[in-house]
Amino acid sequence: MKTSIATVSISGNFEEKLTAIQEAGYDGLEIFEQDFIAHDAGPKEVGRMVRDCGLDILLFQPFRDFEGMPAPQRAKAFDRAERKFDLMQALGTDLILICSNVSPLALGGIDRAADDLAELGERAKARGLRIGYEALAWGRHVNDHRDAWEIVRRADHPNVGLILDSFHSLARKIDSDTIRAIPGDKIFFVQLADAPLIDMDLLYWSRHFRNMPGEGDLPVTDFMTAVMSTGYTGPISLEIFNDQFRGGNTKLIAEDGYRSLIFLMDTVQRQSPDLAVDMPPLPAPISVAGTAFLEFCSRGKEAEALERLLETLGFHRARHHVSKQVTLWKQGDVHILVNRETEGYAASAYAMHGTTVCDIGIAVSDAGATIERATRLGSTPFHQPAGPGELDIPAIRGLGGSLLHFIDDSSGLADLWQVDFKPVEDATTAPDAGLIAVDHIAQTMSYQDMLSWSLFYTALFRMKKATMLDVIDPDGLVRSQAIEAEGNTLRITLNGADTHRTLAGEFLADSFGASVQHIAMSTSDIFETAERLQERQFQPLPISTNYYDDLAARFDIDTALLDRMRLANILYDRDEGGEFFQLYSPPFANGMFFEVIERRGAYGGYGAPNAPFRIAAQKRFLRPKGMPRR
Ligand SMILES: O=C(O)c1ccc(O)c(O)c1
Ligand SMILES: [Mg+2]
Repeated sequence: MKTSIATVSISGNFEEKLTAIQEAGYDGLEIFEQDFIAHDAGPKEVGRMVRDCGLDILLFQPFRDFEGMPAPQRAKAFDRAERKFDLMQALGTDLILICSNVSPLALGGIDRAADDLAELGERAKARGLRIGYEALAWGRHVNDHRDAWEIVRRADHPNVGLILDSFHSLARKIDSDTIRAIPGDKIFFVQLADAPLIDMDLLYWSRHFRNMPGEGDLPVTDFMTAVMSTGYTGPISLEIFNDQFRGGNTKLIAEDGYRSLIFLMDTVQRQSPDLAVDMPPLPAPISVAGTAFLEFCSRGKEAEALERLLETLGFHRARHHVSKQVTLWKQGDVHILVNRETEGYAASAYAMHGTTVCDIGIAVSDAGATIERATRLGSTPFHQPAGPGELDIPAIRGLGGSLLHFIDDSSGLADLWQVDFKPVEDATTAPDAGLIAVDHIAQTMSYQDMLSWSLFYTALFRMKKATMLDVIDPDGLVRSQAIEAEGNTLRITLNGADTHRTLAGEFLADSFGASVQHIAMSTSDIFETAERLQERQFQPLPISTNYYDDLAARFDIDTALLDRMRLANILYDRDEGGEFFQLYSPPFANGMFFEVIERRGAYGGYGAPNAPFRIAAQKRFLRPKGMPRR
């Protein structure tokens, strides 16, 4: 199975695109004509450049407004096609995409179109070339792959085939099962794109909002499964018109695309084992057992302040690393490491971001399989030499340079705290505050990077996206996307910031792109926990009285309960499943914070309706009255 991407899908000049496509691992590419025209080397040289990168030009596109033209435009269209055939031969590619005619001059008529394609097919054949016909969703007379197929069928020429594009078919909600009746060898090429469900003009939607399979809401897996059922063995190619990608990081977008293709074909194969997908199998999506640890890199006064905050939150200093300046703080199932090393990965993360979460340990069913799946999906394994007798825990670099370690039971890695850590003499013994486990981890990123991260998690793990929510910061919008593992063993909220002025954006700027901004931990009784926190001089984030007055109006809440919430600065939410209580620590370091939550019943959210009030409170805390806003 050949993987491919259209040059239009990524940003940069031709060389930059080519390098990114090569490095991401694709087999070939589609040359989008504009990219070629804008480039300053001739077709022979471009062909050589591509082949020198070990890539094939699998398609040249698009050729517009060809079929069904009246005279004299018809003859002109054939002349134009011959010029493009010259170009293709110089480039060294044999397939051109002809998209359905959008011209007001187009006459329509299935047989007329079929005759035109047959005649062009004959001319292509004379040069050893092939033509593929694609129905644009907004084509004047042909805008459905079923009609395009009927035209190709009637053209009945070996050098004329069909090109399918998931966007055009799925945007029009055409049942993918209609593809199953097409012979696989008459499908010359398959283009793939997903898109978020937005109700808008098809052309505008297609040209600006396409994204990688798995990043949007269209049933691309069903589409691809139907394609594979025909016996299709040609390339699968991404054709993504997206404003954000056009201006995004070329390398990252190319990598996302590759990941999306492998993930898609793996899903197709898993759902339909009988289909012949020509791709070495990869380990199944990984089951997550939970968050094994969160590691902060820190130093000096900041490290002391962090540890003091952990103490007030009810953590106790439990163990020290056998050879490194790393302390384990523990409460319930929550393991937090404070790393003060001056060399190695944590030290460089500290140099880059200041006090930050530099490493996340994820408990998985099989750590080795996790690394293998991640690698196949395009991630890079990370390795830092372990000390003598220490465990060598498998890790990869997550996005943004952060680390993910994978811990499993089978390989003895679960003994980490026993093998790599020893008990401390100054262990604190005060009672804890009732925190049980990590409920969720909130990662902040630039809005542009959100799709990359959600694809990363959903491709590697058995994790699913929840609906995207808008969080209103007084100084801008932050978009929030939760990614949840089966059984909620791991929940990650991705928060995408557009401007530096939001709390999330400020954190990104101040920490130079750190990712984890807050950690939410669960308790089974938040009021009891709040009392214990108070005994430990924990300072909850103060919430405005107005908030509680509004709560009383919005929900039917017992006055005594409301008073307890007000006193303890606890926020409240409710959904069909149950109730939700939350309180926050004040911000520390570059704007990180902790959250304590109690879920009652099957509440499934994260308290998003409270976010504007929580953010306003955090901003008040960071900038007391009279201090200028940045
Ligand atoms: O938007 C377009 O014009 C366009 C061109 C070529 C394609 O393959 C396509 O899917 C869309
Ligand atoms: Mg297309």
